[in-house]
Amino acid sequence: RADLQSEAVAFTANYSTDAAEVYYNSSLAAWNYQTGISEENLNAMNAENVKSAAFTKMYGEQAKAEFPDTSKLEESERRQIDSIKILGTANLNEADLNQYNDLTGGMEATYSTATVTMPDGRVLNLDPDLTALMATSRDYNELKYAWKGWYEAAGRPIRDDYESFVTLSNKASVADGFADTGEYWRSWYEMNGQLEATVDALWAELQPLYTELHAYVRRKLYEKYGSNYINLKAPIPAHLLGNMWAQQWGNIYDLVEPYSGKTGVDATPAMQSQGYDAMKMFKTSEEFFVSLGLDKMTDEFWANTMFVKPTDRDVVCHASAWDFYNKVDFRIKMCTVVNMEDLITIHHEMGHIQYYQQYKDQPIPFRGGANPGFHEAVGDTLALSVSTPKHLNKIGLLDEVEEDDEADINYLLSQAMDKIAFLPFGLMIDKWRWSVFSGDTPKAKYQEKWDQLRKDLQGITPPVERDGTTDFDPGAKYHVPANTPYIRYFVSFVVQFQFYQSMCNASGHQGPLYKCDFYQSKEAGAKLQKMLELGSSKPWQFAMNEITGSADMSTLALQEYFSPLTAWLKQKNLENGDTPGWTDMDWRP
Ligand SMILES: O=C(CCC(O)(O)[C@H](Cc1ccccc1)NC(=O)c1ccccc1)N[C@@H](Cc1ccccc1)C(=O)O
Ligand SMILES: [Zn+2]
Repeated sequence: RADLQSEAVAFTANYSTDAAEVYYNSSLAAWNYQTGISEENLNAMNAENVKSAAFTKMYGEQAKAEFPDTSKLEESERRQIDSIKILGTANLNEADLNQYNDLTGGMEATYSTATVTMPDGRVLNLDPDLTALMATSRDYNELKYAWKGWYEAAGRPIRDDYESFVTLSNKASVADGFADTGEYWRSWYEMNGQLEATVDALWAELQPLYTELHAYVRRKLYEKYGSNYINLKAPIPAHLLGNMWAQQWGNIYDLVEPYSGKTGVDATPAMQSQGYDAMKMFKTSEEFFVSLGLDKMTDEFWANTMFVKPTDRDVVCHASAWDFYNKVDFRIKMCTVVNMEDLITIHHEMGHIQYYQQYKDQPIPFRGGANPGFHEAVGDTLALSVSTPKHLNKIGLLDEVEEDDEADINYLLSQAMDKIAFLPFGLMIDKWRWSVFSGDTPKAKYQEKWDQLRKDLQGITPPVERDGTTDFDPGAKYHVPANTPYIRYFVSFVVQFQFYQSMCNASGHQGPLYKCDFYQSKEAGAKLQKMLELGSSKPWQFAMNEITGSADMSTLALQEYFSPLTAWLKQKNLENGDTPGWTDMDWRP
C-alpha cells in the first residue's frame, strides 16, 4: 500500500539520522577504551553501550509494531526495516546487559594485558614481544616455553567467563528468533542455512593443496629440528610455524625456501634500511588505493588514527578499522612495527577504511560489507598486487626481479605459507564456536573440541599436554575474547582471489595470474568501486556478480593462482618419499 511505503521511507530516514549520532557516541567511547584501557574508560564505554542499546530497542520495537509484514515494501525499505528489527544484545535487560559488557570488556582486557615471564626474567607482552619471538626464534624449547606461557596467561583466566558470556549471548539471539548466536552470525551471509555446507565444500576443494604444503613444510621442519620433535606421519607441533596460533607460516619461509640465491620475497630489510616508519607505510598504502582512482584518506583519518603503540598506557594492540558514522571520521588503531607483515596488515586495515568511504552515503543499516567476508577481502586483494616482486621493485623495496621459474616458485611458496596455511585455521575457529553456541560443546569439552579441530583440520598438535579442566586455548586467540566472528576470514581468503582475478582482467593483465600488478589501473579500481559503494544494500551474490560476473564463491581463481606450485609440491613430496596427511594421530613430540 502506498501509504505504508511512504511511512517506511520516513521511518528509515529518521532511523538513519538518529542512529548516526548514537553510533558516533558509542564508537567514540569504545575507541577511548581500546586506546586507553582503564576501569574509568570501561565504565564510560559500557554507559554509552547501554544508551545505544536503548536506542536500538526503541527503534526495533517500533519497527516490529508498525511494519509487522515488510514483504510489500520496496527492497531498500524492506531490507533496512528487517535489519532494524534485529535487536541483538539490546534484547537483554539492564542487569544482563551490564554483566555481558563487563564480561566482554574484561576478557578483552585480559587478552590485551597478558604477559609471559621467561626463565631469564624477561617479561614479554604479545605485541610486539611474543609475536617477534615466535617469528624469529628457532630454539625448540624457547618457543615451547613462550607458547605454553601465552596460552596459560591469556586463555586459562577467561574459561569461566566465556561460559557465562555464551549463556547471555544466546539469550539475546534467541530473543531475536535464532536458535543460538551461531545461527545469528551465519544469517549475515543470507544463504538459507547453507553457509556451513558451502564453506565445507570450498574446504574440500582446497584441502589437497593444504595437505601437500603441510607435508612439504613438515619435511623441512624434520630437517631442522630432527626426528625427536617431528614425525613425518603425524601432525606438526604447533609452536614451530612462526606464529603463536600457527595460522600463517610466512615467518619460517627461510626454513623452507626452495631455491636460494634468488631475489628475496621479503621487503623488510629494504624497509628498515630505507628508514620506513609507520607513517611512510600508511602513505604507501594510501598511494596504491589512490592510483586505482579510489579515495584518499580524510584529514580526520590522519588526525585521529593510532599508528603505533603508546608508551604510557595499556591499549588493545590487535589492529582494527573504525567508522564513526559521520562520513568523515574514519580511523585505524594499530601497534605498527616496521616490517613486511605489518605493511600487508596496513593494506588490510586500509581496505576496511576504503569500504567505509565508498558506502558512506548509504543509509546506516547498509553501512556494512556485502557480507563480512567481503569487508575482510578488500585490503587483501590489493595486497596480492603489492606483494608481487614486480610491484615491490617498482616502489624500490626489492632490488631486482628475476624472471625465471625458480624465483616464481619461491614467490608462490611464500604466498602459500600465508594464504594456503591459513585456510583450515580460518575454518576451525567458528566451527568450534558454533558448536559452543549450539550447546554441542559444553565447557567440559571446550579444550577437547579445540584440540580435535586443530588436529583434524590443521594437522597441528600442541607442544605440551593440555588439561581439559583448566586449559582454554581458544581464549588465547584475540577473536574469541573479543567476540569477533572468524568465518569471514575463510570466506575472504577465497573471494579475494576472485576479486584479484577480475581486477587483473579489467587492467588488461596478460600472463600468469600470480604475476599481476594492477597498480595505477583505473579500470581495475572502477570494478572494485562498483562493488564497494553498494555496502550491504544488496545481497552479496548481487555484489559478487557486479565484480566477477558470477554470483558464487569459487576456489577456481585461488587454484589457478597457485597451480604452478601445486604441481611442484606434489613432485617434491614424491621425491622426498613423503605421504601427505597425518595418520599417527596419537603421536606427541
Ligand atoms: O584480525 C585480523 C585483522 C583485524 C581486523 O581488521 O579484521 C579487525 C578485527 C576486529 C577488531 C575489533 C572489532 C571487530 C573486529 N576488523 C575490523 O577492523 C573490521 C571488521 C569489520 C568491518 C570493518 C572493520 N586478521 C585476522 C585474520 C587475518 C586476515 C588477513 C591476514 C592475516 C590474518 C587475524 O589476525 O587473525
Ligand atoms: Zn579485517
